[in-house]
Amino acid sequence: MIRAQNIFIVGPMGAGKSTVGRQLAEALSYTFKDSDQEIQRRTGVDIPTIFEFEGESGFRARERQVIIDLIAGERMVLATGGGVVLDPENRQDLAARGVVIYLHCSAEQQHARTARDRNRPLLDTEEPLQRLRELMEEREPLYRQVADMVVTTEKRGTGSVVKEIVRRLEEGATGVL
Ligand SMILES: Nc1ncnc2c1ncn2[C@@H]1O[C@H](COP(=O)(O)OP(=O)(O)O)[C@@H](O)[C@H]1O
Ligand SMILES: O=C(O)C1=C[C@@H](OP(=O)(O)O)[C@@H](O)[C@H](O)C1
Ligand SMILES: [Mg+2]
Repeated sequence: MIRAQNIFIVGPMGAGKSTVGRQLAEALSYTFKDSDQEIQRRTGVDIPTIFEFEGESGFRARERQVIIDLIAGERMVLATGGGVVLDPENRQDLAARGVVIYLHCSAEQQHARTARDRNRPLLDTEEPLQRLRELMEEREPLYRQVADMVVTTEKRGTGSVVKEIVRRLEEGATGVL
């Protein structure tokens, strides 16, 4: 029996949270939400513009509010942004309201997948790969702290990642399916 649960996807930029999250929702017939999409919908501007006018702290405040509003849902796959775990209240809420899946991959793989995209202001630097490594060092323990399941997306397609997640949910390790 499928319980009324939520699935929250965390992990670094380029791990594939938004892409895998959408496909996973489709596979489970769950609603799909993406916190960055929701922030952009609410403000009517893109993420770089929010960072430009309100700084990272302004963005984090908006992200926090979106998490508060969205976690009340049911049967939802929520793809979060890579920095969601920085806020202890976000970590607490995600852990309490659903199954948290950490999509993991190397900084090199994150870099390869984000290099052509100008939509991530934290990577708008001379040394994006170095920045990704630093962010991973800071955040990896936080991803692991909240995760019920860790899945690698290193050198594999999204279809294979989604299949593994569905199989592991069905195996009952998390109690979702
Ligand atoms: N497993 C994968 N294999 C190849 N490309 C991927 C994979 N997962 C995501 N991508 C691509 O990498 C980019 C970043 O993916 P995205 O889902 O936006 O990551 P995130 O939301 O974690 O930052 C997108 O262009 C996406 O199509
Ligand atoms: O790692 C981060 O702090 C961020 C990740 C981005 O989302 P993705 O992880 O989906 O790229 C987006 O929320 C914002 O640019 C900040
Ligand atoms: Mg995303």
